[in-house]
Amino acid sequence: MSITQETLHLIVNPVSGHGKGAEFADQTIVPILKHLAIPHLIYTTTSPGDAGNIGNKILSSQTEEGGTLNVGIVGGDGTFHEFMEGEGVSDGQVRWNVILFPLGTANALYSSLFPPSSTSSSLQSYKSLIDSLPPLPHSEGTLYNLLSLFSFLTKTTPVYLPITQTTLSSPTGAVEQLRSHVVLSTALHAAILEDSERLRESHQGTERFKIAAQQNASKLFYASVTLQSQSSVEVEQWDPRKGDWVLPYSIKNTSQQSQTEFTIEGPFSYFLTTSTVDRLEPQFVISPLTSLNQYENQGYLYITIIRPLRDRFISQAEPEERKDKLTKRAFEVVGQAYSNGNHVNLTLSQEDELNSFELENKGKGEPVVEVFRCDSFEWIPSNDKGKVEGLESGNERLVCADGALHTIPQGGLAKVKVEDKKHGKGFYVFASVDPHHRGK
Ligand SMILES: Nc1ncnc2c1ncn2[C@@H]1O[C@H](COP(=O)(O)OP(=O)(O)OP(=O)(O)O)[C@@H](O)[C@H]1O
Repeated sequence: MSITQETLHLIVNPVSGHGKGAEFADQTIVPILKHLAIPHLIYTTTSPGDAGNIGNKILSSQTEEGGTLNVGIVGGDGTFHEFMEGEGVSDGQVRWNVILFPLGTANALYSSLFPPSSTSSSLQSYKSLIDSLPPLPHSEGTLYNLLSLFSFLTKTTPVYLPITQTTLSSPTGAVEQLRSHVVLSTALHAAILEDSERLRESHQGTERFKIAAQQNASKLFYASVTLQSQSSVEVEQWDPRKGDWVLPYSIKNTSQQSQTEFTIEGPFSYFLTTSTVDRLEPQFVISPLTSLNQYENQGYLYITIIRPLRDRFISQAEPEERKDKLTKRAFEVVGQAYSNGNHVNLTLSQEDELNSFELENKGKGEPVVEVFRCDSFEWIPSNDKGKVEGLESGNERLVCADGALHTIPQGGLAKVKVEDKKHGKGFYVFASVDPHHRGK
């Protein structure tokens, strides 16, 4: 078959998720493409990293220099990540129009673009298209997996996917460049990932994540963070009481701030940033304000922070009680991400005669979770760790980029930014008409 601009290149990972990618491509996707006479080619990944090689191959097959390539990813977030890491795939020469098929495990990007709660209404809007297709296994699960394809078939404008770029530096210069399309984290999130890998052999299933969370929830991570704005976007903080983005208001322990640079002193418990997703799993909405419809600018980094010493439940506790109290609080707060991201609405109690320090929902106090957006920041691990009696410190040099762990060199830092948007080039994904845009 000759390759044209219309050819849909399907990259199929046969082992992701429950290993059903190849079957799904054969039995569900291909019959639809054939029925609609859409030219397509199928590439099956044969090893870790192969999606990137396939991306290169597709790139070198393009007929028009600097054109648009249509690619379908049948797999999970890891498959997309490896595709994106292919030599040349990310360097902005072409525009990739991406159709996602969520055949992975977490499917963070897909479930952010198509929140499971809106499946029925999305399917309703594609009813006439679905009725025109060959007989499919019309279960809601199958149809849910086809929503990005339906978006492509109905010629919906795909949304730009801002990629996060991270540079790890030592005191003498840059040592490692990372690209992530889902998440970049440090502190608790990275520590859980590291420990859960260690526990993989001894503990099956999701049990190891729970154990790793228990092991790290009471740790403090010492660093300072400088939030910056390098392009036209401003550094802003979400105020759940106003339901709006405002100038940063909860950073108090720092000296002079300019409008374009704000320094946040740790210690931190939780620190996670994303430019694309509102959730890491279908129900774990950790960054509910993430919005993808940035028509004007290149996108934001949305940053979710917990600094436990802002919370008097922790800071005023007796040293011997602090560990248990911080663990309890961390689970209480982060657990609210499962309630449609309600953790960002929790506020610290202001006056508390009983000293119970219960959290309130959109109360008068400051939010316990600080949410910022900007276009770049630096995470600078502190060498001179302050000590808080009763609380251990974790490895503040550990960084997680889309699930892979990296270490900032001693004395170094991580510089994180949204990749520059090259006009009309880069990654565009077929999403629902209005993907998560709650945060305006
Ligand atoms: N033929 C293959 N054999 C073994 N591993 C493969 C093969 N093809 C791809 N892989 C590896 O499979 C891994 C898992 O894929 P992926 O991350 O898409 O699925 P997942 O982990 O189930 O889902 P998610 O990332 O959404 O949680 C990839 O990171 C890739 O390295």
